[in-house]
Amino acid sequence: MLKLDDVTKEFRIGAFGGKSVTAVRNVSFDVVPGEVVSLIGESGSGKSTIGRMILGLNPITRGSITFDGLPVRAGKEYYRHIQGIFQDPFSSFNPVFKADRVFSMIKDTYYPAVPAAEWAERIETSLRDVRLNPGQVLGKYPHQLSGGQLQRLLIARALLLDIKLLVADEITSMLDASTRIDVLNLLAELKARGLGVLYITHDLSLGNYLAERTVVLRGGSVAEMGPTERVFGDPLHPYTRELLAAVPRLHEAWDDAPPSDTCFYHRGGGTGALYEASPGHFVACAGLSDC
Ligand SMILES: Nc1ncnc2c1ncn2[C@@H]1O[C@H](COP(=O)(O)OP(=O)(O)OP(=O)(O)O)[C@@H](O)[C@H]1O
Repeated sequence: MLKLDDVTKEFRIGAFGGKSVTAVRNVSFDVVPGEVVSLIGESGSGKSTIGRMILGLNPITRGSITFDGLPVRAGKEYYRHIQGIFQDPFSSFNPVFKADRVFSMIKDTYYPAVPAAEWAERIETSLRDVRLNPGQVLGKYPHQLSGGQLQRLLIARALLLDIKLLVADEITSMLDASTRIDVLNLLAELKARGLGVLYITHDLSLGNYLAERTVVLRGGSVAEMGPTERVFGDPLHPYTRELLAAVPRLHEAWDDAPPSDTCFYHRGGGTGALYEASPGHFVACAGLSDC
């Protein structure tokens, strides 16, 4: 369904764009229907940039991203199948419009011919699917709704489309613990119905809760990826081990001082090539002193 192939993103920076920063480097992974893949890494590791490239919000510098075999193409038909939801639900709503406006915009853009009564029924179904009571949310302004209700509204809006992939970027980080679990359980239900989810988070425990597969990013490159139980249960890259051992320190920079063990996974002159340690479980050269 979604496939990233050797994707690199460079941003031009500096007064005249004369310098560049590589935010994402040679990243490849896929997401299949009915699967949650979590993209984990500390702040600045390139997670959101990957999400934005998938959503067509940032152009790709090199490599390719395809969805059902076709390249990313920002536009109406693409967004019928792929939707993004972000950390701050309040920023996704215009404060002067009532919440139901998000649904009327979907109708105007995608379903202008659907009769009003049928549309109202579809909205009701999608709200009930995300466990929202239509009477309690429609007709309200964003500031009259909680962050959890707004995130659910955005998911309900996505469900009105023929959505196949949800890019969820830190969607629970502004929610309290119980609402967070509710939203995660909702994603798990959607997954069971065949939706693919790219779950972007810096929180390892949340990724572990949901995802079949985990991709660990470090400095824009994949450090390790594979089935979640193997990445969490048998982490191979020192960075993954560091993350798992230091969950409360996730936002601190990783200590680049090489550990004393040797880099077993060095391949191809430290080019970032991944070594398949066991079926589906990949690990990068750790960049240790003997590489
Ligand atoms: N528009 C931009 N112009 C220049 N550099 C950028 C731009 N967007 C992101 N970057 C840089 O790219 C790198 C990756 O940023 P990104 O936002 O993808 O990280 P992240 O892992 O999502 O971080 P966080 O968890 O803090 O959101 C960072 O070094 C960031 O400063």
